[in-house]
Amino acid sequence: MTEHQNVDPSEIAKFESIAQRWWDLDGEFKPLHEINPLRLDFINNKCNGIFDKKILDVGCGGGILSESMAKLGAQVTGLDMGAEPLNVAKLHSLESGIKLDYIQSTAEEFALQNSHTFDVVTCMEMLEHVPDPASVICAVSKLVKPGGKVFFSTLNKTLKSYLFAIVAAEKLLKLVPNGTHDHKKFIKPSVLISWAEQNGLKVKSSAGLTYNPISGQYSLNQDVSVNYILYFEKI
Ligand SMILES: C[S@@+](CC[C@H](N)C(=O)[O-])C[C@H]1O[C@@H](n2cnc3c(N)ncnc32)[C@H](O)[C@@H]1O
Repeated sequence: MTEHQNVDPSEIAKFESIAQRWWDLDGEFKPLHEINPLRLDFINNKCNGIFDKKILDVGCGGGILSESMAKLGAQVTGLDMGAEPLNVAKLHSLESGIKLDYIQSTAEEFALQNSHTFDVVTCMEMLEHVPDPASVICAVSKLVKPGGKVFFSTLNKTLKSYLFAIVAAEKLLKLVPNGTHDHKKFIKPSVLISWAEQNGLKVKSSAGLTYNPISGQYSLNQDVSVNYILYFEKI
């Protein structure tokens, strides 16, 4: 890893250390498994179906979203900087018999050779783990074709997101490991939109992903105060 890369080695190490449990439905990645059908539906609807679309999944981890998109017939490439999450993703796709490619790279490096290549780029729950999220957004904008679609999801910087995503999810309910998130790295939708628009991405719609601690269920709605998805089109 060279110094100028937009990578936080301690973040990569955090995901490497628990990668073996990526597909354990009751493990540390349970929230990602539970939100996956909701975000997959959102992406599929906004794209009028993803069958045969060329999709890049930036920060794909163990492949929960990547594999589910490939299952719907998309031609998916997953990118991550963690070797272990990628090994787990590759093994899981072999077990499932689903064909997709996994590559160890940053979005910035990959954009040097693959500009305007993808119909759709997804980047979910990753921006809050990099030193310079605006640089990832700039690279994503280079990777998508003109007229193509881009989806980012991350955590909003609000008092409620501190209480839900850190105090409740990490400390009280232990839904994710302690230290998974740093509130300073959460991003307001207005800030993400302004970075995206500076890079030729026009915002089309948003959705909130909320957790109900009583029912233990996630839902997709208009409440973007904790976790949200933004959908853009490349001008
Ligand atoms: C919370 S996981 C999200 C996984 C997946 N996107 C999902 O939502 O199911 C964040 C992932 O981002 C990866 N990551 C962190 N920094 C990265 C970087 N600079 N380039 C590529 N991947 C990165 C980590 O290795 C980890 O797998």
